[in-house]
Amino acid sequence: MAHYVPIMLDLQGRKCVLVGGGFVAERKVAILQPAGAEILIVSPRLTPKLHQAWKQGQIAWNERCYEQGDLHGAFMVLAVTDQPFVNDQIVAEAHKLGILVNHAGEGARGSFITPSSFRRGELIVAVSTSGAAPEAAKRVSTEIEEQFGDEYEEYIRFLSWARLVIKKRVQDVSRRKLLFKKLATIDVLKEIRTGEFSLSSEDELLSWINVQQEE
Ligand SMILES: C[C@@]1(CC(=O)O)C2=NC(=C\c3[nH]c(c(CCC(=O)O)c3CC(=O)O)Cc3[nH]c(c(CC(=O)O)c3CCC(=O)O)/C=C3\N/C(=C\2)[C@@H](CCC(=O)O)[C@]3(C)CC(=O)O)/[C@H]1CCC(=O)O
Ligand SMILES: NC(=O)c1ccc[n+]([C@@H]2O[C@H](COP(=O)([O-])OP(=O)(O)OC[C@H]3O[C@@H](n4cnc5c(N)ncnc54)[C@H](O)[C@@H]3O)[C@@H](O)[C@H]2O)c1
Repeated sequence: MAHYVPIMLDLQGRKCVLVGGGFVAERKVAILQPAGAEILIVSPRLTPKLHQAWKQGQIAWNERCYEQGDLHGAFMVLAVTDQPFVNDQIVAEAHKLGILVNHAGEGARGSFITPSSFRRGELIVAVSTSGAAPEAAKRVSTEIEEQFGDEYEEYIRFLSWARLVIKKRVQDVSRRKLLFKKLATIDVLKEIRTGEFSLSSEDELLSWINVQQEE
């Protein structure tokens, strides 16, 4: 089994070609579309949802079977037909062109696999079993998801803003590090959950920083 390395991809404006327009393609499009990817599907058929997305101009569609040359200009390719031999051909072409490729029928043949994931704003949790047991990846991800409520979206937004304020106002690097550490330990989650979170202005945050500095 491959020793997979997790990375986070920015697909904004990047061309992603899916060969095959079935249910697996539909699931992958649901992940790629919100990321701003430029999506092209090559497939003689589309699911009703994908067909609607095409009609609304959200994705491009070549209504035919895969042909050599379809992958030119792609940043990423997903071989998601139900024909193993065709998926193998797509992977071979992508490898030749040096393009990232996912093989839906046999993950190990491609250069990447897709984890099960969920989001809370900027927080992304991704779970993979390295292809060993996709359904287990989904189950573990669901179990983790139950522990991370919507308050995490606001919590991460708060941390991001507080870091910016600290960077702007505190020039001493070791002092900054200490404040970042302290920031990570204050339990605002409980207050966010109960709607009592009030540290919302820069001034309020700065006075909190000052209190920390006095210690
Ligand atoms: C996590 C998730 C993400 C996603 O796809 O977006 C994902 N599979 C999901 C679900 C799922 N997959 C399958 C079923 C049963 C459906 C059924 O009954 O047929 C269900 C359940 C369902 O659909 O609900 C069957 C299946 N999957 C693969 C094979 C081939 C093989 O085993 O080699 C077969 C047998 C096909 C067959 O033999 O026909 C292969 C892959 N599936 C992967 C990812 C990659 C490894 C991930 C990892 O282990 O880390 C990898 C290697 C390639 C890839 O796709 O990248 C997504 C959960 C989404 C979520 O979280 O909601
Ligand atoms: N990765 C996963 O999570 C996962 C889950 C289930 C199944 N699978 C695998 O993925 C494959 C696809 O699953 P699905 O449920 O989307 O199947 P599906 O039957 O819903 O869709 C297959 C699509 O491929 C298209 N197609 C067939 N031949 C083609 C060709 N030569 N060129 C272009 N398009 C072509 C069909 O028109 C159809 O749109 C399965 O055969 C299975 O091996 C993977």
